[in-house]
Amino acid sequence: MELKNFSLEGKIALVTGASYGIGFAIACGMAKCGATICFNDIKQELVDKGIAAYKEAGIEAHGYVCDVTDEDAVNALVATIEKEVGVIDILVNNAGIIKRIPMCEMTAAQFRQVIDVDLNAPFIVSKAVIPSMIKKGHGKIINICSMMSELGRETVSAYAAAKGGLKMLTKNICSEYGEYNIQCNGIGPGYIETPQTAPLRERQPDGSRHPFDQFIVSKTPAARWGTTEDLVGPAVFLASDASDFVNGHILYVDGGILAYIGKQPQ
Ligand SMILES: NC(=O)C1=CN([C@@H]2O[C@H](COP(=O)(O)OP(=O)(O)OC[C@H]3O[C@@H](n4cnc5c(N)ncnc54)[C@H](O)[C@@H]3O)[C@@H](O)[C@H]2O)C=CC1
Ligand SMILES: O=C(O)C(=O)C[C@H](O)C(=O)CO
Repeated sequence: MELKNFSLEGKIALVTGASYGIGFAIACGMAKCGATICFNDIKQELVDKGIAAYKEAGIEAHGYVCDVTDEDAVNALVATIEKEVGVIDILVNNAGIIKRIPMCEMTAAQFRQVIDVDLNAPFIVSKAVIPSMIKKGHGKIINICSMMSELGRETVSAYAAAKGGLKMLTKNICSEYGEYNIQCNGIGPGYIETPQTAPLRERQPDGSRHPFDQFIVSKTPAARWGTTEDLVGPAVFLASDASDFVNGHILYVDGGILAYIGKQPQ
């Protein structure tokens, strides 16, 4: 028996919203395993910063400005990548936003904006890459889900609705396109240190830790926040031939939060 390989040599990956944060770390990990990296972000300034950061890491990434909620722009992006770089083998739907607003104070427009970036966009980008994956005979789609694909909490109704929906979109892409050798899986990161979660870790005026920061550490059996590096191995696995029979699965990389009932009061 031959061990299926974790190498991404010869593969072309598109990671959305990957100038920094989780997307950047995943893209760097994939590049180290041999993949050619394409990424997009919403502004030229971010793309330029991203290209410089990849360069510093020794990676020649192809960066593009594209808003993932704009279907015409996404279709043009995928056509450009196919022409300039080649057919995309691996798509990581990473771009995302959060709005922390109590539900009854949130406007419908704010709710829609979150759904648009976190749920509609993965549909739009996946739809744009799947036809060429079918022609090529294989493809990997990784959707960056969340703890909020399973759990709710105060103030994140739109985000939880979107990430719960993304979990089901993942299972549905697997159901519709598995027969074409396309695997669509999700990664559900726990609480990870990135700009998105920075407000939850801000020091208090007296220098003490943010109560949410302490709450997360107490809820996580690993007793720490995750780092973007924690997500790299799982992403490489789901992008590689080693996961060819893994489909429609959400891999939670959460230090054990979902397994844990929480510390009993002392
Ligand atoms: N940080 C965390 O604890 C967790 C994050 N996630 C998810 O992981 C993904 C990445 O998160 P982070 O790196 O923490 O976020 P971040 O806020 O640090 O980075 C998000 C990236 O997406 C880009 N982006 C936002 N809207 C876009 C649009 N319309 N078009 C193109 N690019 C756009 C941003 O410019 C940025 O580069 C998101 O989907 C997030 O919901 C999931 C679970 C935990
Ligand atoms: O609860 C919040 O506030 C968050 O920022 C949620 C995290 O980004 C997340 O997705 C945890 O999985």
